Amino acid sequence: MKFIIAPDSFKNCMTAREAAEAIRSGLAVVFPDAEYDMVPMADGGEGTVQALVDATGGTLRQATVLDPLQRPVLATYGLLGAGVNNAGQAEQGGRDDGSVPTAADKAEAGLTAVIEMAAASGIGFVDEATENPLAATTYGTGQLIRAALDDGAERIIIGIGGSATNDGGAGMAEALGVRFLDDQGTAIKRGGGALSKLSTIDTAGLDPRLKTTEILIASDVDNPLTGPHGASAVFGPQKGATPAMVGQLDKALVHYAALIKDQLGCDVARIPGAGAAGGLGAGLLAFTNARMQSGVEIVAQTVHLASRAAHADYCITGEGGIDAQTQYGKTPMGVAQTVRQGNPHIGVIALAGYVGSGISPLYDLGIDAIFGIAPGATTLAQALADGPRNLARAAENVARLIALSQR
Ligand SMILES: O=C(O)[C@H](O)CO
Repeated sequence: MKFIIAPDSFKNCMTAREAAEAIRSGLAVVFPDAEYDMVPMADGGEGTVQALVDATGGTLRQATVLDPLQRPVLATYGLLGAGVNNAGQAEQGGRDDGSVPTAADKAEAGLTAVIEMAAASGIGFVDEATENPLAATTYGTGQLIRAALDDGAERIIIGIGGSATNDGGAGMAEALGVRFLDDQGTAIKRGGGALSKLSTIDTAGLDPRLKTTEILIASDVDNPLTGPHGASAVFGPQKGATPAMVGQLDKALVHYAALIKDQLGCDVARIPGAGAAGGLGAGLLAFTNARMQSGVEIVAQTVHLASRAAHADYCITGEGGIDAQTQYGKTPMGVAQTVRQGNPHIGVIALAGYVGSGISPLYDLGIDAIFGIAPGATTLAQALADGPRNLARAAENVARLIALSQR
Protein backbone atom coordinates (compact mmCIF):
# COMPACT_ATOMS: atom_id res chain seq x y z
CA MET A 1 0.00 0.00 0.00
CA LYS A 2 1.36 3.40 -0.91
CA PHE A 3 0.06 6.75 0.35
CA ILE A 4 0.91 10.21 -0.95
CA ILE A 5 0.43 12.70 1.87
CA ALA A 6 0.07 16.18 0.38
CA PRO A 7 -1.64 18.71 2.66
CA ASP A 8 -1.36 22.49 2.77
CA SER A 9 -0.58 24.14 6.10
CA PHE A 10 -3.42 24.44 8.62
CA LYS A 11 -3.32 28.17 9.25
CA ASN A 12 -2.16 29.23 12.75
CA CYS A 13 -1.90 25.56 13.69
CA MET A 14 0.49 23.41 11.61
CA THR A 15 2.93 23.92 8.76
CA ALA A 16 2.28 21.70 5.74
CA ARG A 17 5.07 19.42 6.86
CA GLU A 18 3.69 19.15 10.40
CA ALA A 19 0.26 18.37 8.95
CA ALA A 20 1.78 15.68 6.71
CA GLU A 21 3.52 14.17 9.73
CA ALA A 22 0.29 14.13 11.77
CA ILE A 23 -1.53 12.40 8.90
CA ARG A 24 1.23 9.83 8.52
CA SER A 25 1.20 9.04 12.24
CA GLY A 26 -2.55 8.36 12.11
CA LEU A 27 -2.39 6.18 8.99
CA ALA A 28 0.57 4.24 10.37
CA VAL A 29 -1.49 3.03 13.36
CA VAL A 30 -3.44 0.87 10.90
CA PHE A 31 -0.86 0.42 8.13
CA PRO A 32 2.57 0.38 9.83
CA ASP A 33 4.24 -1.20 6.79
CA ALA A 34 2.76 1.04 4.12
CA GLU A 35 4.94 3.32 2.00
CA TYR A 36 4.43 7.01 2.82
CA ASP A 37 5.52 9.72 0.42
CA MET A 38 5.37 13.08 2.22
CA VAL A 39 4.75 16.10 -0.02
CA PRO A 40 4.12 19.33 1.94
CA MET A 41 2.06 21.55 -0.37
CA ALA A 42 1.00 25.18 -0.80
CA ASP A 43 -0.89 27.33 -3.30
CA GLY A 44 1.41 30.33 -3.59
CA GLY A 45 0.06 32.00 -0.44
CA GLU A 46 1.39 31.99 3.09
CA GLY A 47 3.44 28.86 3.77
CA THR A 48 4.66 28.41 0.19
CA VAL A 49 8.31 29.10 1.03
CA GLN A 50 8.31 26.69 3.97
CA ALA A 51 6.42 23.98 2.03
CA LEU A 52 8.74 24.10 -0.98
CA VAL A 53 11.87 24.23 1.14
CA ASP A 54 10.61 21.25 3.16
CA ALA A 55 9.54 19.32 0.08
CA THR A 56 12.84 19.76 -1.74
CA GLY A 57 15.31 19.70 1.15
CA GLY A 58 16.14 23.33 0.44
CA THR A 59 17.30 26.12 2.73
CA LEU A 60 15.67 29.15 4.30
CA ARG A 61 17.52 32.43 3.79
CA GLN A 62 17.06 35.85 5.33
CA ALA A 63 17.71 39.36 4.11
CA THR A 64 17.22 42.76 5.68
CA VAL A 65 14.81 44.69 3.48
CA LEU A 66 12.42 47.62 3.75
CA ASP A 67 8.87 46.90 4.85
CA PRO A 68 5.91 48.70 3.18
CA LEU A 69 6.59 51.79 5.34
CA GLN A 70 10.33 51.66 4.59
CA ARG A 71 11.43 50.37 7.99
CA PRO A 72 14.16 47.71 7.96
CA VAL A 73 12.91 44.17 8.65
CA LEU A 74 14.38 40.71 8.39
CA ALA A 75 12.51 38.77 5.68
CA THR A 76 12.75 35.07 4.92
CA TYR A 77 12.82 33.46 1.48
CA GLY A 78 13.89 30.04 0.29
CA LEU A 79 16.30 28.30 -2.02
CA LEU A 80 15.02 24.96 -3.25
CA GLY A 81 17.02 21.79 -2.87
CA ALA A 82 18.40 20.04 -5.94
CA GLY A 83 15.95 17.18 -5.72
CA VAL A 84 12.60 16.31 -4.26
CA ASN A 85 13.13 15.21 -0.72
CA ASN A 86 10.92 12.94 1.35
CA ALA A 87 10.50 14.60 4.76
CA GLY A 88 14.15 15.59 4.71
CA GLN A 89 15.33 12.04 4.07
CA ALA A 90 15.96 9.99 0.94
CA GLU A 91 15.60 11.68 -2.39
CA GLN A 92 12.45 10.64 -4.21
CA GLY A 93 12.83 12.78 -7.29
CA GLY A 94 10.93 11.97 -10.42
CA ARG A 95 10.00 13.99 -13.46
CA ASP A 96 6.43 14.18 -14.55
CA ASP A 97 7.17 11.67 -17.33
CA GLY A 98 8.06 9.23 -14.55
CA SER A 99 11.86 9.30 -15.04
CA VAL A 100 14.32 10.33 -12.34
CA PRO A 101 16.39 13.50 -12.89
CA THR A 102 20.12 13.00 -13.30
CA ALA A 103 22.82 15.18 -11.75
CA ALA A 104 23.25 16.82 -15.16
CA ASP A 105 19.53 17.61 -15.31
CA LYS A 106 19.78 19.27 -11.91
CA ALA A 107 22.83 21.33 -12.82
CA GLU A 108 21.07 22.37 -16.00
CA ALA A 109 17.87 23.20 -14.13
CA GLY A 110 19.74 25.86 -12.10
CA LEU A 111 18.92 27.21 -8.70
CA THR A 112 15.29 28.07 -7.90
CA ALA A 113 14.38 30.60 -5.22
CA VAL A 114 10.96 31.00 -3.67
CA ILE A 115 9.67 34.27 -2.28
CA GLU A 116 6.42 35.35 -0.64
CA MET A 117 5.98 39.05 -1.31
CA ALA A 118 4.12 39.37 2.00
CA ALA A 119 7.36 38.56 3.82
CA ALA A 120 8.61 42.01 2.80
CA SER A 121 5.54 44.01 1.79
CA GLY A 122 2.65 42.26 3.52
CA ILE A 123 -0.34 43.71 5.31
CA GLY A 124 0.96 42.23 8.55
CA PHE A 125 3.52 45.05 8.74
CA VAL A 126 0.87 47.74 9.19
CA ASP A 127 -2.04 48.28 11.53
CA GLU A 128 -4.99 50.63 11.59
CA ALA A 129 -2.81 53.44 12.86
CA THR A 130 -0.04 53.07 10.28
CA GLU A 131 -1.69 51.68 7.11
CA ASN A 132 -1.29 54.03 4.15
CA PRO A 133 -1.77 52.60 0.67
CA LEU A 134 -0.76 55.93 -0.89
CA ALA A 135 2.73 55.60 0.58
CA ALA A 136 3.23 51.83 1.05
CA THR A 137 5.89 50.40 -1.24
CA THR A 138 6.94 47.03 -2.63
CA TYR A 139 10.60 48.12 -2.53
CA GLY A 140 11.39 45.34 -0.04
CA THR A 141 10.03 42.70 -2.42
CA GLY A 142 12.48 43.95 -5.04
CA GLN A 143 15.26 43.69 -2.47
CA LEU A 144 14.28 40.06 -1.84
CA ILE A 145 14.40 39.35 -5.58
CA ARG A 146 17.83 40.95 -5.68
CA ALA A 147 18.98 38.82 -2.72
CA ALA A 148 17.81 35.70 -4.57
CA LEU A 149 19.71 36.80 -7.70
CA ASP A 150 22.83 37.35 -5.56
CA ASP A 151 22.41 33.76 -4.35
CA GLY A 152 22.57 32.65 -7.98
CA ALA A 153 18.86 31.97 -8.57
CA GLU A 154 18.01 31.41 -12.22
CA ARG A 155 14.34 30.83 -11.57
CA ILE A 156 12.22 32.57 -8.97
CA ILE A 157 8.80 31.49 -7.79
CA ILE A 158 7.04 34.45 -6.23
CA GLY A 159 3.78 34.17 -4.35
CA ILE A 160 1.94 37.47 -4.50
CA GLY A 161 -0.98 38.63 -2.36
CA GLY A 162 -1.70 39.68 1.18
CA SER A 163 0.01 43.02 0.51
CA ALA A 164 -0.16 46.41 2.23
CA THR A 165 0.71 48.11 -1.06
CA ASN A 166 -0.94 49.62 -4.12
CA ASP A 167 2.11 50.81 -6.06
CA GLY A 168 1.85 48.64 -9.18
CA GLY A 169 5.16 47.01 -8.26
CA ALA A 170 7.02 50.27 -8.93
CA GLY A 171 8.89 49.97 -5.61
CA MET A 172 9.92 46.42 -6.51
CA ALA A 173 11.22 47.63 -9.88
CA GLU A 174 13.07 50.54 -8.29
CA ALA A 175 14.92 48.16 -5.97
CA LEU A 176 16.02 46.30 -9.10
CA GLY A 177 17.36 49.41 -10.81
CA VAL A 178 14.45 51.11 -12.60
CA ARG A 179 14.15 54.88 -12.14
CA PHE A 180 10.72 56.53 -11.93
CA LEU A 181 11.04 60.24 -12.80
CA ASP A 182 8.69 63.23 -12.83
CA ASP A 183 8.60 65.82 -15.63
CA GLN A 184 11.62 67.58 -14.09
CA GLY A 185 13.68 64.37 -14.21
CA THR A 186 13.52 63.99 -10.42
CA ALA A 187 12.77 60.64 -8.80
CA ILE A 188 9.17 60.48 -7.58
CA LYS A 189 8.37 59.34 -4.04
CA ARG A 190 7.69 55.69 -3.34
CA GLY A 191 4.09 54.47 -3.01
CA GLY A 192 1.04 54.30 -5.25
CA GLY A 193 -0.04 57.90 -4.66
CA ALA A 194 3.08 59.40 -6.25
CA LEU A 195 2.62 57.44 -9.50
CA SER A 196 0.32 60.24 -10.69
CA LYS A 197 3.47 62.41 -10.98
CA LEU A 198 5.31 59.86 -13.12
CA SER A 199 6.55 61.05 -16.46
CA THR A 200 9.50 58.84 -17.46
CA ILE A 201 10.37 55.22 -16.74
CA ASP A 202 14.09 54.68 -17.12
CA THR A 203 14.98 50.97 -17.29
CA ALA A 204 18.66 51.48 -18.25
CA GLY A 205 19.81 50.41 -14.79
CA LEU A 206 17.54 47.35 -14.51
CA ASP A 207 19.50 44.42 -13.10
CA PRO A 208 20.71 42.58 -16.22
CA ARG A 209 20.44 39.19 -14.50
CA LEU A 210 16.65 39.52 -14.80
CA LYS A 211 16.90 38.97 -18.56
CA THR A 212 17.91 35.38 -18.01
CA THR A 213 15.87 34.72 -14.90
CA GLU A 214 12.52 33.01 -15.25
CA ILE A 215 9.96 34.36 -12.81
CA LEU A 216 6.82 32.38 -12.05
CA ILE A 217 4.09 34.42 -10.42
CA ALA A 218 1.71 32.54 -8.17
CA SER A 219 -1.05 35.07 -7.70
CA ASP A 220 -3.86 34.81 -5.16
CA VAL A 221 -6.42 36.55 -7.40
CA ASP A 222 -6.96 37.22 -11.10
CA ASN A 223 -8.14 40.83 -10.93
CA PRO A 224 -6.98 43.33 -13.56
CA LEU A 225 -4.79 46.28 -12.59
CA THR A 226 -7.41 49.01 -12.81
CA GLY A 227 -11.12 49.72 -13.01
CA PRO A 228 -14.02 48.54 -10.86
CA HIS A 229 -12.48 45.07 -10.47
CA GLY A 230 -8.93 46.39 -10.20
CA ALA A 231 -6.38 46.48 -7.40
CA SER A 232 -7.43 49.79 -5.85
CA ALA A 233 -11.21 49.34 -5.98
CA VAL A 234 -11.30 45.76 -4.73
CA PHE A 235 -8.35 45.50 -2.34
CA GLY A 236 -7.55 49.15 -1.53
CA PRO A 237 -10.17 49.43 1.24
CA GLN A 238 -8.69 46.48 3.15
CA LYS A 239 -5.36 48.35 3.17
CA GLY A 240 -6.94 51.50 4.61
CA ALA A 241 -7.95 53.33 1.42
CA THR A 242 -10.94 55.66 1.83
CA PRO A 243 -13.29 56.00 -1.18
CA ALA A 244 -11.41 59.17 -2.18
CA MET A 245 -8.06 57.38 -1.95
CA VAL A 246 -9.40 54.48 -4.04
CA GLY A 247 -10.20 56.94 -6.83
CA GLN A 248 -6.78 58.59 -6.53
CA LEU A 249 -4.93 55.26 -6.51
CA ASP A 250 -6.87 53.87 -9.45
CA LYS A 251 -6.22 56.99 -11.50
CA ALA A 252 -2.52 56.77 -10.67
CA LEU A 253 -2.41 53.13 -11.79
CA VAL A 254 -4.25 53.96 -15.04
CA HIS A 255 -1.57 56.60 -15.72
CA TYR A 256 1.24 54.19 -14.74
CA ALA A 257 -0.12 51.46 -17.05
CA ALA A 258 -0.39 53.96 -19.93
CA LEU A 259 3.27 54.98 -19.49
CA ILE A 260 4.35 51.33 -19.29
CA LYS A 261 2.51 50.74 -22.57
CA ASP A 262 3.92 53.84 -24.30
CA GLN A 263 7.48 53.64 -23.02
CA LEU A 264 8.07 49.88 -22.61
CA GLY A 265 5.61 48.58 -25.21
CA CYS A 266 3.98 46.31 -22.69
CA ASP A 267 0.21 46.31 -22.14
CA VAL A 268 -0.36 45.01 -18.62
CA ALA A 269 -3.56 46.74 -17.56
CA ARG A 270 -6.08 44.05 -18.42
CA ILE A 271 -4.03 40.90 -17.84
CA PRO A 272 -5.76 38.67 -15.27
CA GLY A 273 -3.72 38.81 -12.06
CA ALA A 274 -2.04 42.13 -12.94
CA GLY A 275 -4.00 43.68 -10.08
CA ALA A 276 -2.83 41.19 -7.48
CA ALA A 277 -0.86 42.55 -4.51
CA GLY A 278 -1.70 46.16 -5.36
CA GLY A 279 -0.57 45.74 -8.95
CA LEU A 280 2.70 43.95 -8.20
CA GLY A 281 1.52 41.43 -10.80
CA ALA A 282 1.60 44.19 -13.43
CA GLY A 283 5.03 45.38 -12.30
CA LEU A 284 6.54 41.90 -12.48
CA LEU A 285 5.06 41.34 -15.94
CA ALA A 286 6.32 44.72 -17.16
CA PHE A 287 9.86 44.71 -15.75
CA THR A 288 10.87 41.06 -15.49
CA ASN A 289 10.72 37.89 -17.49
CA ALA A 290 7.61 36.73 -15.66
CA ARG A 291 4.51 34.69 -16.32
CA MET A 292 1.47 33.92 -14.21
CA GLN A 293 0.54 30.38 -13.30
CA SER A 294 -1.74 28.87 -10.70
CA GLY A 295 0.18 28.69 -7.42
CA VAL A 296 -0.75 25.12 -6.62
CA GLU A 297 0.24 24.08 -10.16
CA ILE A 298 3.68 25.66 -9.72
CA VAL A 299 4.20 23.88 -6.41
CA ALA A 300 2.88 20.55 -7.75
CA GLN A 301 5.21 20.72 -10.75
CA THR A 302 8.16 21.70 -8.60
CA VAL A 303 7.71 18.67 -6.32
CA HIS A 304 6.81 16.32 -9.23
CA LEU A 305 3.52 15.43 -7.61
CA ALA A 306 1.97 13.75 -10.68
CA SER A 307 4.82 11.29 -11.18
CA ARG A 308 5.00 10.52 -7.47
CA ALA A 309 1.33 9.53 -7.55
CA ALA A 310 1.84 7.07 -10.39
CA HIS A 311 2.12 4.02 -8.13
CA ALA A 312 0.20 5.26 -5.10
CA ASP A 313 -3.11 3.84 -3.90
CA TYR A 314 -4.34 6.86 -1.95
CA CYS A 315 -3.60 10.54 -1.66
CA ILE A 316 -4.46 12.31 1.58
CA THR A 317 -4.61 16.07 1.27
CA GLY A 318 -6.11 18.80 3.44
CA GLU A 319 -6.12 22.38 4.60
CA GLY A 320 -7.37 24.45 7.56
CA GLY A 321 -10.69 25.03 5.82
CA ILE A 322 -12.46 23.43 2.87
CA ASP A 323 -15.50 25.13 1.37
CA ALA A 324 -16.97 26.36 -1.91
CA GLN A 325 -13.80 28.46 -2.55
CA THR A 326 -11.63 25.34 -2.54
CA GLN A 327 -12.54 24.55 -6.14
CA TYR A 328 -10.91 27.82 -7.31
CA GLY A 329 -7.27 26.81 -7.19
CA LYS A 330 -6.86 25.96 -3.51
CA THR A 331 -4.41 23.25 -2.56
CA PRO A 332 -6.73 20.23 -2.02
CA MET A 333 -8.31 20.79 -5.44
CA GLY A 334 -4.97 21.26 -7.19
CA VAL A 335 -3.57 18.19 -5.46
CA ALA A 336 -6.57 16.07 -6.45
CA GLN A 337 -6.36 17.10 -10.08
CA THR A 338 -2.60 16.65 -10.26
CA VAL A 339 -2.44 13.20 -8.67
CA ARG A 340 -5.25 12.04 -10.94
CA GLN A 341 -3.22 13.13 -13.96
CA GLY A 342 -0.45 10.81 -12.72
CA ASN A 343 -2.85 8.04 -11.71
CA PRO A 344 -6.55 8.11 -12.64
CA HIS A 345 -7.35 5.31 -10.16
CA ILE A 346 -5.90 6.91 -7.04
CA GLY A 347 -8.30 7.55 -4.13
CA VAL A 348 -8.21 11.15 -2.91
CA ILE A 349 -9.33 12.03 0.60
CA ALA A 350 -9.29 15.54 2.08
CA LEU A 351 -9.16 16.41 5.79
CA ALA A 352 -9.92 19.90 7.08
CA GLY A 353 -10.13 21.84 10.33
CA TYR A 354 -13.55 23.05 9.27
CA VAL A 355 -15.75 22.05 6.35
CA GLY A 356 -17.92 24.86 4.99
CA SER A 357 -20.91 24.87 2.68
CA GLY A 358 -20.88 24.44 -1.11
CA ILE A 359 -18.46 21.53 -1.24
CA SER A 360 -20.54 19.23 -3.49
CA PRO A 361 -18.73 20.26 -6.71
CA LEU A 362 -15.45 19.06 -5.20
CA TYR A 363 -16.59 15.44 -5.45
CA ASP A 364 -17.09 15.75 -9.22
CA LEU A 365 -13.79 17.59 -9.55
CA GLY A 366 -11.67 14.81 -8.09
CA ILE A 367 -11.90 14.59 -4.29
CA ASP A 368 -13.53 11.31 -3.27
CA ALA A 369 -14.32 12.15 0.35
CA ILE A 370 -13.94 15.12 2.70
CA PHE A 371 -13.85 14.90 6.50
CA GLY A 372 -13.68 17.55 9.20
CA ILE A 373 -11.17 16.69 11.90
CA ALA A 374 -12.80 18.38 14.93
CA PRO A 375 -14.33 15.80 17.29
CA GLY A 376 -17.13 18.14 18.39
CA ALA A 377 -18.10 21.71 19.28
CA THR A 378 -15.15 23.54 20.78
CA THR A 379 -13.46 26.95 20.87
CA LEU A 380 -11.16 28.04 18.07
CA ALA A 381 -8.26 28.19 20.52
CA GLN A 382 -8.91 24.59 21.61
CA ALA A 383 -9.33 23.40 18.00
CA LEU A 384 -5.96 24.96 17.11
CA ALA A 385 -4.28 23.50 20.19
CA ASP A 386 -5.65 20.03 19.42
CA GLY A 387 -5.12 20.30 15.64
CA PRO A 388 -2.26 17.80 15.20
CA ARG A 389 -3.95 15.24 17.48
CA ASN A 390 -7.33 15.66 15.74
CA LEU A 391 -5.72 15.38 12.32
CA ALA A 392 -3.88 12.21 13.28
CA ARG A 393 -7.08 10.68 14.65
CA ALA A 394 -9.04 11.58 11.51
CA ALA A 395 -6.30 10.00 9.38
CA GLU A 396 -6.39 6.88 11.53
CA ASN A 397 -10.15 6.62 10.96
CA VAL A 398 -9.65 7.03 7.22
CA ALA A 399 -7.15 4.18 7.38
CA ARG A 400 -9.65 2.05 9.34
CA LEU A 401 -12.24 2.59 6.59
CA ILE A 402 -9.70 1.63 3.94
CA ALA A 403 -8.82 -1.52 5.92
CA LEU A 404 -12.53 -2.33 6.25
CA SER A 405 -13.04 -1.97 2.51
CA GLN A 406 -10.27 -4.54 1.98
CA ARG A 407 -11.73 -7.21 4.27
O1 LIG B 1 -2.54 41.86 -1.74
C1 LIG B 1 -3.64 42.07 -2.23
O2 LIG B 1 -3.96 43.15 -2.75
C2 LIG B 1 -4.68 40.97 -2.25
O3 LIG B 1 -4.28 39.85 -1.50
C3 LIG B 1 -4.94 40.56 -3.67
O4 LIG B 1 -3.79 40.15 -4.28
